Amino acid sequence: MNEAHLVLRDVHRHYGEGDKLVRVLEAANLTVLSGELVALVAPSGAGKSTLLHLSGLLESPQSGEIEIIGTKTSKLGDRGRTQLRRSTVGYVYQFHHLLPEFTALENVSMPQLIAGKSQQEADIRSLELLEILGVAPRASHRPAELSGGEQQRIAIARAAANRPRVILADEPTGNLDPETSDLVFEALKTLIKEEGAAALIATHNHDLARRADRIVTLKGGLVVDHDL
Ligand SMILES: Nc1ncnc2c1ncn2[C@@H]1O[C@H](COP(=O)(O)OP(=O)(O)OP(=O)(O)O)[C@@H](O)[C@H]1O
Repeated sequence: MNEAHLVLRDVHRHYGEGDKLVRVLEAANLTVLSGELVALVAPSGAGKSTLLHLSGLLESPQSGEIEIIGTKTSKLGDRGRTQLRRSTVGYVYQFHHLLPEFTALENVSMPQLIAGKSQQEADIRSLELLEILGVAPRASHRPAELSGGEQQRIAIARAAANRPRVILADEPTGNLDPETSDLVFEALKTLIKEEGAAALIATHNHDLARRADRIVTLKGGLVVDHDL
């Protein structure tokens, strides 16, 4: 049975107060299972980034519980949250943020070396990921020598390097043309299935969202299932 890797329970998040109060999430509930890819599609300003930041423990809710691989995070202090985030969450952004002076392989190995792996172990894992994502022939290229779709697949490999159980992506194909977006999304999907991570992907691209296992949206501060 697939386990719930990411669970949000009655999560409430607002910003500001008084006449500047912005209610973003009110009793938001969401469960993402191991090996499941959930697309989050909602209008600009609806709270997609907020939901991702909360899920990635970069922000805290005012109330409610966020559980990552069974660990309740509401009682954790800053250190506990940081530790849990580093060991369980991988983040993919719209811009790849790869280090320009390092090769694709080195970019993917770097977070593993920081986590204490040997160079050899890290490089084996990096090559495995580049293979899954279809960019192994680009291992020794620097980011400037890669296409946009290749750069983004390397960024996905880097996010997955330390085997996170939860992968969060904010518009990961936002900068790519439709054909390349398809390629990158499919590569991400293959990775999620192979590694059994749980993925929550915010996207404006309806065609891509339809390829996810499930689509959710934000309405009145709630997470609701969505058919496109
Ligand atoms: N730090 C903050 N302080 C005050 N308001 C905030 C803050 N962060 C977000 N907001 C507000 O919360 C709402 C949700 O923002 P969020 O960035 O989550 O939306 P989004 O759906 O990701 O939008 P987009 O698609 O445009 O990126 C917006 O109205 C935004 O102005």
